[in-house]
Amino acid sequence: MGCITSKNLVVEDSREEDLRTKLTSCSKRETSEMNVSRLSSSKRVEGVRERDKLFDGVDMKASLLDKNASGSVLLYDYDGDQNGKKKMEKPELTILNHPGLGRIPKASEGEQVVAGWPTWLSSAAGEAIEGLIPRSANTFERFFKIGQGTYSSVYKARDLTNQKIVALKRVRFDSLDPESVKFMAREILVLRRLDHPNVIKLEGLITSQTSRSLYLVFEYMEHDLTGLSSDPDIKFSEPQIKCYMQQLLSGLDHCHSRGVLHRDIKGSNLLIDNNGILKIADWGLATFFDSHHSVPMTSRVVTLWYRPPELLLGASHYGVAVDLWSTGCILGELYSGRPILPGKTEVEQLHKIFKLCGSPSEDYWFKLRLRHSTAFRPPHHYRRCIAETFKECPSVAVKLMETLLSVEPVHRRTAATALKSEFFSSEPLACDPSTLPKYPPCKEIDSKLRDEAMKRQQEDAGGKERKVGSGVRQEKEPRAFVSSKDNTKSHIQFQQGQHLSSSKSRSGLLNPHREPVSGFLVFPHKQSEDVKERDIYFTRHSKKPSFSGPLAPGSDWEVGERPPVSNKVNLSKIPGSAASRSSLSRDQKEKPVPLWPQKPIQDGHGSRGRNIHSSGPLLVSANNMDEMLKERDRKFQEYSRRARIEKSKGEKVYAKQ
Ligand SMILES: Nc1ncnc2c1ncn2[C@@H]1O[C@H](COP(=O)(O)OP(=O)(O)OP(=O)(O)O)[C@@H](O)[C@H]1O
Repeated sequence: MGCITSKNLVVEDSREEDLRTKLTSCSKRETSEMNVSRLSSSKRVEGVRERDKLFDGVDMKASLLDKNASGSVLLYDYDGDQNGKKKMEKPELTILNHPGLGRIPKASEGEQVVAGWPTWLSSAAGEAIEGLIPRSANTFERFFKIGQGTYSSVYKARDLTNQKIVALKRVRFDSLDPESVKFMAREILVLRRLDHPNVIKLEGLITSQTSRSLYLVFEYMEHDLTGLSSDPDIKFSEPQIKCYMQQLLSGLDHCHSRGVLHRDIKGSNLLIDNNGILKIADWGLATFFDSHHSVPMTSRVVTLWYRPPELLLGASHYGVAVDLWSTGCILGELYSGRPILPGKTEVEQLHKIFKLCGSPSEDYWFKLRLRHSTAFRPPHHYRRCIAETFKECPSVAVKLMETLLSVEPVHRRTAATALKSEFFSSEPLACDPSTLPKYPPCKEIDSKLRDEAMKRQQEDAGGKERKVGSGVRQEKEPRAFVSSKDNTKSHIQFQQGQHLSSSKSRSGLLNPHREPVSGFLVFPHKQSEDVKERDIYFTRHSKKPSFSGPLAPGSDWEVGERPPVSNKVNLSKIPGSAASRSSLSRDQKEKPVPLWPQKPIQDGHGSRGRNIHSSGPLLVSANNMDEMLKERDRKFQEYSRRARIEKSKGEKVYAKQ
């Protein structure tokens, strides 16, 4: 973080050593104006000790050191009022590494257990729950499943204390493995750090001393951007696109200014409520970052279609630019009605990027300094063709796209500069969210359930339908496309949404995964559930790694495309677009580029079949998260080495594309 330059400061780290180094490097004049303390009265004694250690040798008038709920150390201005401190409204942010997400002192651990937290949580990730009281499951009435993520199941529910409709996210982790618990708890820490109208709000946590599961309570959001934009009946207006983009960038600006990278910006993580308010959700891959990029991070993040080139090339020092790239992809998607860079493998993804954004300069490869990155250089030069590809879009939108989709990360600038761009200041202006149309439910899961309903209808029609002939059958056949929700799965959606009218049939259909959950009203207690969930978790994760995107050539990920949206940009111009392939069968679809080794590799976590190039953190046991991520990067380098061996073979295929 460098030296403290202002008394208005939040130091995003609780590690004493770092703090001491930073703080003692400040001039006495600066630090003497600071007041340092800890808020929590229960830890006052410890706070004094910590303060003394931190400010040893620094001449301070009075000090107030506050450690907030998420483990940050906050420095307050002393204004001599009766409380002796005043939190700065907009503290100047200086970011250090993230607090260790580790153990808290034994005494506090005990306090947390008394407060109702299970020991596996307070001992592995006490900082994440500091200052909170767990909610009891029986104060919620759980309805049905509304979302399914890689690491979670999400349910609609009612908070019986205030009758508010909420979303309960049951996070999947292994409560017996502290690393797994820490990994899960990072989402809680991040969410507690953020407070913005365009960031989903964590309203509470549900668990109990005896429980092995954890639910995150969120405000309920009716839609997601993928669901809306993939609905052929919905066409976004220019002011509407601006409105969503403005909200997305405002939310991002907030999280970046608080030292957080989201690292999985995509349409299905942008939730929208019935008032048109967009909120960035799914902070499971988010991390605290160092503004000087000095702390290495994993490059195995961001869903493939939204992943910037530097991450595809294995960069481990990166910053806000990764989220801005994904935002550029979203902007293109809002205009074109489909993902603009739908690669099936990392190699193909890079290729699509270079075809649209141009080959990087010599300087780029030099600056990247990644030993194996040259293996990914396109064999011939590509001209940048964003303007040409999106020529039907307003020029101000293209201009912003050009910035956000810069191959050079630094040229993407920041969310704050994007918000000041001509895109937002030129007519037509962004509309007010409240003026946006109210949509029927059209989340990804709604489309899945519509499919199931249709399938059942077809099955019921059975022989009769078959007799009618292929023409009728084809009309009913759903059109396949891949949702950007989760590139690891393909799913099918009707081209024409068929909304279920009867609430009875709807709830039945909307809850095909209804599982009993201990403690919740309506559902009886079932002891074996956690065990079952753990088994599912282990079965899943021992056979197949968790993905944040599809990576492995030769993996079992299948790709389809969204149906073409005729009233939007000329999609045939978009590199890699498959406007004409919206209803292709599996066999007709492009095969992944076989640049990578095809054989399964034993990677120390058991055989994972062909899915060796996993993306996103694995929930495996390791000494700590960093080690785990480093190990993954090491493996990636090993794969790169193998890739080079196969290079001659791969280059031929690459050149053919
Ligand atoms: N607050 C909410 N209100 C309504 N629906 C929600 C809410 N939060 C999540 N969902 C739904 O649940 C789905 C899964 O949630 P989320 O993306 O947070 O889980 P995840 O396991 O982290 O997913 P991923 O596989 O993308 O990492 C979302 O795509 C969304 O449709």
